[in-house]
Amino acid sequence: MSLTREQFAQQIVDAGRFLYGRGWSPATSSNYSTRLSPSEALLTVSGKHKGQLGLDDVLATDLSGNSLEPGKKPSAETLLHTQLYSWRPEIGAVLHTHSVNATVLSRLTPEDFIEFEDYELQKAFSGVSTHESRVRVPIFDNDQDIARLAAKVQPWLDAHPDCVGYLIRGHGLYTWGAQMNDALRQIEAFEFLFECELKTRSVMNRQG
Ligand SMILES: CSCCC(=O)C(=O)COP(=O)(O)O
Ligand SMILES: [Zn+2]
Repeated sequence: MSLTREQFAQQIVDAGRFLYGRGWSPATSSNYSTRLSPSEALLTVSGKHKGQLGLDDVLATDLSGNSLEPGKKPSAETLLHTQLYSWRPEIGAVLHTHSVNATVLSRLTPEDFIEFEDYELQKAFSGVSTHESRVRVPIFDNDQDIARLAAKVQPWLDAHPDCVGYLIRGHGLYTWGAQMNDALRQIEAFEFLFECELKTRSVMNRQG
């Protein structure tokens, strides 16, 4: 049974409180969405403090990123959400966060990806059933032109149907799930793994 619009909005409000509380969505950064129907998404309004969202701080868009609610300003990154709903019909929620670790790790990595291997927590990602796997997370250079950025993300998604998330360098993380709880679980897994990677690199650098 599908949720009502108000219940979806409440999921977004609750996600904001949780992610702000963990320090992963400081100030007005980040944006969140849920799928409302096969052809519509419910997204955060642009510029809102994500720890203080109200039920009215969301708006419906079509999957081309067009607002269906004149008078409300859609997130600047709407297209990065709607492209994911268009890419995979089973995606029901998308979360974008701005944690310190995602920002630092993406800036420290000269390659255009990071890879997790041999971590038990990889199994928190949808479709991953063993630590004996490699989870590759692409890093796209930041771009204020979101349509141009989305056009760079799309070929990666098309070539990697098992992708569980991506980083934008110096900016943040995008991940998703069948439902809001799945997307939240993936955010937690990513944040754990980002911290492990940074700590490992720090120790290895000190060892020379
Ligand atoms: C202050 S963060 C800059 C914009 C951004 O990256 C973000 O995630 C929030 O943008 P929105 O338009 O969704 O508020
Ligand atoms: Zn952002």
